[in-house]
Amino acid sequence: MKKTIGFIGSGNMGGAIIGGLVGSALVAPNQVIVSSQDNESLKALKEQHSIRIAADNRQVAAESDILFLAVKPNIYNVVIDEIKTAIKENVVVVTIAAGKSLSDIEERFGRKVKVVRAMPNTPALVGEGMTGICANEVVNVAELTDVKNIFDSFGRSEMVAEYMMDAVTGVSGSSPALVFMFIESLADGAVRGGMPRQQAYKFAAQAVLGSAKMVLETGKHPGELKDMVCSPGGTTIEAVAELEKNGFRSAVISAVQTTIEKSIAMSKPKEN
Ligand SMILES: NC(=O)C1=CN([C@@H]2O[C@H](COP(=O)(O)OP(=O)(O)OC[C@H]3O[C@@H](n4cnc5c(N)ncnc54)[C@H](O)[C@@H]3O)[C@@H](O)[C@H]2O)C=CC1
Ligand SMILES: O=C(O)[C@@H]1CCC=N1
Repeated sequence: MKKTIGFIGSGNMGGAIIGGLVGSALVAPNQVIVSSQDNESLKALKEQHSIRIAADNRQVAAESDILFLAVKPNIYNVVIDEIKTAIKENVVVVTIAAGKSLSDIEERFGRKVKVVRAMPNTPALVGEGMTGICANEVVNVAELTDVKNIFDSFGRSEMVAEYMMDAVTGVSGSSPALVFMFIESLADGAVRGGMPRQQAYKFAAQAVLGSAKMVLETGKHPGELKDMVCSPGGTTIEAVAELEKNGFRSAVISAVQTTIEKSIAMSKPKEN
């Protein structure tokens, strides 16, 4: 891809996308330009990936063909106000913020800019991201393909209708935090059984990785895969019964529901 890819914001998600993108070799490091308020993270990204650091947000806006807004949702209005007179005529703006709609972004720019709304996740950093994507009607197929290729370069992505973006936030944007809690809990269980902690994280994480791959690669229902582990009268069914007693699935469904509700609440107009 010949385009310049800009990032405003170099935190957890901006940094993960930059790391994944440069690691994929879809673009050369000098095609990536970044600005942020955090000089330490900028310095670290430059050292690690040889990307370019801009003097300010307006320089990134002026040079980018595809411009990622990777700041917190409550900073969006300030940043858009700052850059709206600096962007290229045909720039594709990519918003990754929870609860920011395509129309929120268009309205703040004050004109029908090309906007792609995406909800990625931090596993982008290790090439295993999952991203839901939608776009407004002025983004053409070639532009959308370029943006999708960026997200595909560090994992998988799927086009979704915009109304599904809150559910995407729950099931993949936020869910790595829940999975990390699950891995931590599995490891705590193993530590309780006498295993050294670092070794326990390795066993727990590999079990989760392998289980996820089985879902993706066998196409089997997760319940069927669960049944394959549960020997009659064996160890696993004891753990299944314990989790059911403690409302495990209900707790997870409610947790995802709360992220969806929060994402919807964040979409309500607020001034800042
Ligand atoms: N962290 C995650 O797992 C995910 C985050 N997101 C979205 O990504 C966006 C960023 O989130 P995080 O990376 O987690 O936040 P973060 O707090 O780690 O990073 C925010 C970045 O914005 C920079 N910044 C703050 N004010 C600025 C300004 N005025 N101009 C330029 N840069 C400025 C900060 O220096 C920092 O580099 C949010 O909108 C969030 O909803 C989406 C999916 C997953
Ligand atoms: O917690 C958040 O608001 C962001 C969006 C999805 C993951 N992190």
